[in-house]
Amino acid sequence: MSPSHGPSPVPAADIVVFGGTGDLAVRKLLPALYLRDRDGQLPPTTRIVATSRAGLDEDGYRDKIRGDLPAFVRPEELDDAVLTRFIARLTHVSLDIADDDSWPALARELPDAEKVRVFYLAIAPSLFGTVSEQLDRHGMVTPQSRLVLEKPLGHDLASALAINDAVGAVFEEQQIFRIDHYLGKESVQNLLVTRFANTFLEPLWNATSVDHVQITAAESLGVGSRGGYYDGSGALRDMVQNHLLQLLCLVAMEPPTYVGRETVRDEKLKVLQALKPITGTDVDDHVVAGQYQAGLAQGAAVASYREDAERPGSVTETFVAIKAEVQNWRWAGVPFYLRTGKRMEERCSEIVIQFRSVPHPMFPDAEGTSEPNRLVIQLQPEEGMKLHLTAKEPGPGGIRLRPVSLDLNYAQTFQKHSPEAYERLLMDVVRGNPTLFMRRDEVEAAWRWIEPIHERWARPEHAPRRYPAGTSGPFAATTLIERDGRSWHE
Ligand SMILES: NC(=O)C1=CN([C@@H]2O[C@H](COP(=O)(O)OP(=O)(O)OC[C@H]3O[C@@H](n4cnc5c(N)ncnc54)[C@H](OP(=O)(O)O)[C@@H]3O)[C@@H](O)[C@H]2O)C=CC1
Ligand SMILES: O=C1O[C@H](COP(=O)(O)O)[C@@H](O)[C@H](O)[C@H]1O
Repeated sequence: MSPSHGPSPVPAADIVVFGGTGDLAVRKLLPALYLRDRDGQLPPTTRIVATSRAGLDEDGYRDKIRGDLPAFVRPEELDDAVLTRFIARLTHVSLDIADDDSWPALARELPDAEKVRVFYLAIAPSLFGTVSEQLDRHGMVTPQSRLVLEKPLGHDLASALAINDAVGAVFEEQQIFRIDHYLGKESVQNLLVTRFANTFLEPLWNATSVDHVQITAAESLGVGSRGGYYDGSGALRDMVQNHLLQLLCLVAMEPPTYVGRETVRDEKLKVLQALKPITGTDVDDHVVAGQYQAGLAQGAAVASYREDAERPGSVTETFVAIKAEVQNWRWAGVPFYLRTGKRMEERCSEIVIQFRSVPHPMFPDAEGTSEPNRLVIQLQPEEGMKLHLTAKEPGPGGIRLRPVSLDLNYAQTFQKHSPEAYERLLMDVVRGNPTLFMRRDEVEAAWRWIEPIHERWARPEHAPRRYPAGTSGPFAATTLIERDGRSWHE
């Protein structure tokens, strides 16, 4: 496929949301679709068919969403006329995925076989295979159909393979869209633009100039009401296997011939395949697991993970720090430090490219020191980019070296809010553009790398290290990086 020029228009579609009454649909998917409608991106004949076992009729579901949706968009984004137009697109089919008899009602809602069909599975991954089979059995899969799979895609390599086989038996790979919502974040896409639409970074983007890379996704919240899911998952599966490894891939990948649907995914796969396996006792040296204890978060007392999740003896990790290595020419010897955790002192997601120190002190008589340059790509809570430099403090006396930064704040520079990740990703699904979605081989490669860490942690003596809520994680994570003579960017 050759490079295209500008995004293609969004065609009319029937968007079927399995799990249409669930948290994800109500909090993220429907608000994202509403916002796209508000911007005029949904053609008049686009319809949204929600399914769940709740015995709701069309009016009941419309009333529910009319009541729920305003809480999940900004007040200034609410427009009564648009909301009325959007609500009129909705319908609900009561459907028990396991019950063969309830499927014909869904088929009746999809009379136009030529229209784009999106089947969005906002349900547990254990149901993905059954849904695909039933859609096939009831004749709903057309060449214009796309299947969207939410994470987690399984809980290990074997279950991911089984899911991929089951959905792959019905849908072509190009029809399957595996969501990683981090890829829909504006600042993540801007990472690609910064790397590949500018010339100044590429000559420096390698082991000759880069000392190390840090990727952090810290959350101030705990597990909330998701303890049931989270306790079987943990931070390694929930955040590292997908979001953090995807960010690592975007930082480390080679420039593709152009940024296109398969070219980027081909390059990301090569990075995943070049990750040095962390196995056996190396896991103890390269990976730190933590679990939050009761503590103070933003000044308020908060419970421990075990209390939040109602799992008194749980050894599930809510924090992970990893020292990873990409074994290729570009990155040989450059550590990639990854870190994610819940109930950390603040919400902050960022990528830090730490460049090497100057090779020789050029200002022996100066006050202050020359700090190594650092590029910080901020994903959350603010989106932006900072380039840290050393500058001369103005003054007639001797030379004073001072750290300064060149700041780009997206909201201020572009005078507008970035769209939510799901807005972008949902429109890409309808357009049929898979560039920002994970391909089967990527997901499987990521599980292959993660699995030996879980194997090591399966030993009875393994337990995550405790850290008080509202802190930066267990002390061992600090040691992990400090023993290399480096420190976490705070
Ligand atoms: N919530 C989030 O922020 C995120 C969620 N995800 C993933 O998305 C998926 C959904 O999550 P979430 O919305 O939080 O889950 P919820 O439990 O809130 O919702 C699940 C939905 O699935 C429906 N459902 C469950 N079982 C069946 C069935 N047998 N037949 C038909 N419908 C069924 C439920 O309706 P009913 O019970 O009435 O049938 C409900 O609408 C999960 O895999 C989750 O891991 C991924 C990223 C973020
Ligand atoms: O996928 C997930 O991501 C969220 C964090 O997303 P963010 O966009 O707020 O950074 C995390 O809370 C959740 O546990 C995980 O499943």
